[in-house]
Amino acid sequence: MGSPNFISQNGSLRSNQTSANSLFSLGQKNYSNLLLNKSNYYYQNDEIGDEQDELIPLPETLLGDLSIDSFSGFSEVQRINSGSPLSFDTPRDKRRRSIVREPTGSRRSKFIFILVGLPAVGKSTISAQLIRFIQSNPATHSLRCLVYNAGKVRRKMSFKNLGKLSMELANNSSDDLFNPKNSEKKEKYARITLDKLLKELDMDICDVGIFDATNSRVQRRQFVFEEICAYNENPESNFRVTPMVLQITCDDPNFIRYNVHQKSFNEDYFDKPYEYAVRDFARRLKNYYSQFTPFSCEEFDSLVKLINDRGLGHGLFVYNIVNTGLVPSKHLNNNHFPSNFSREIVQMVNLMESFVEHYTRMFGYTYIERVKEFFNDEMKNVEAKSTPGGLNYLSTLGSILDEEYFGELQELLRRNLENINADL
Ligand SMILES: Nc1ncnc2c1ncn2[C@@H]1O[C@H](COP(=O)(O)OP(=O)(O)OP(=O)(O)O)[C@@H](O)[C@H]1O
Ligand SMILES: O=P(O)(O)OC[C@H]1O[C@](O)(CO)[C@@H](O)[C@@H]1O
Repeated sequence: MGSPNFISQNGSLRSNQTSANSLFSLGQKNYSNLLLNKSNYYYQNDEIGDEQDELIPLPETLLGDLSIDSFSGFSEVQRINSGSPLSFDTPRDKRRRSIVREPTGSRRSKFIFILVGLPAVGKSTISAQLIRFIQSNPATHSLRCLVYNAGKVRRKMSFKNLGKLSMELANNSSDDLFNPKNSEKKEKYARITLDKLLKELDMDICDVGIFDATNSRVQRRQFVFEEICAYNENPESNFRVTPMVLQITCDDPNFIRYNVHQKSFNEDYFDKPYEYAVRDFARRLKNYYSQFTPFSCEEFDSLVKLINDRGLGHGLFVYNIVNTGLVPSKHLNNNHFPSNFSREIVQMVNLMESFVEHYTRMFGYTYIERVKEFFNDEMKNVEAKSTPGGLNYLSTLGSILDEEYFGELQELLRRNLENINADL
């Protein structure tokens, strides 16, 4: 087999992006932690991968500085909810706390994180890291955080039981859940997931619910915000939910190749051959690129208007992590504070600003190292013509996710955005 075409003559990794190329010049260290036996890998890792269990110490300097007083923009903080179930300063208690209903305006705060991002950009991984960050911080350590993953709901509800759970092969476009023609099926799983999240939040099972789905279309996000507004409007609701959008972007081809490689071992593909899995995921990505609309400032403004028009008085906060935090995205973050914002909201905003600002230092570099190691090790295997298990990952990745493929993705995205703009 020839060299994968993203490896140039001098051995550095080529990419049609420039921003992160330097990251991928082949380094000195070479040790692969990748298990090559697919079934072992499946049983030892869940969808989130191994990130969840790996305890990278968070830098001390980043912790403990999230008090209200350190939040310079807001000296006149209105403290409501003194006995909040969020318990920002009481020991963690996983038991259900008693619910005391209060007038709508002074209901206790809870948070929903709405993730936005194409498949395999790191949403589930970053959710797990965010939870660790929240729970490592003295001000927020007692918050009970849960991830509600639409992919897991889909798998539970749609897989054929063949001894183990197994994804059906999509033989034509009508079988393919990710084909835009079949979007209604996917919407159903998302609705069930969001419904569970809102119910459990209201039952005080968690304080922070992370809605882990691509939420890649404006219509979907409108639906999610409608549901949150309806929850906040409902006099029967026990809490007031503050929505926070966390948009994850990854457009570096080598990050994408690595992430797709990792995805090829997840629950969707554990019983499928490697090449099949990569091809299938590549097709899934094309389907998503043809419908994806990033969360924009205009969307933020229209949601704030919706909140204000309905007299809801809850906030909206938007954060971005681009290419594992390597691309500064501060200017993309956006805050809309409600007229009566609680101490909990200020602390969460403070914490999120810290999380996105220091993301690369806390988590991103470890990931970058891992990506480099993967390519280094695989390059060595290609050169030594010794590929463990007979699999040559690089040539498979390089031939399917080649430069032409990335060009097509960009074109699909461009055309979709053009159509959307034309419709406006
Ligand atoms: N920031 C990151 N830190 C560490 N690993 C990452 C990161 N981003 C992506 N990865 C790697 O990429 C793989 C895919 O990431 P992940 O499953 O989190 O993506 P996702 O956006 O949730 O995907 P999907 O939408 O398909 O569920 C992970 O298994 C992990 O190995
Ligand atoms: O319905 P959405 O927003 O596309 O998100 C859910 C889907 O995203 C994915 O995570 C994409 O890989 C699937 O596992 C899941 O079915």
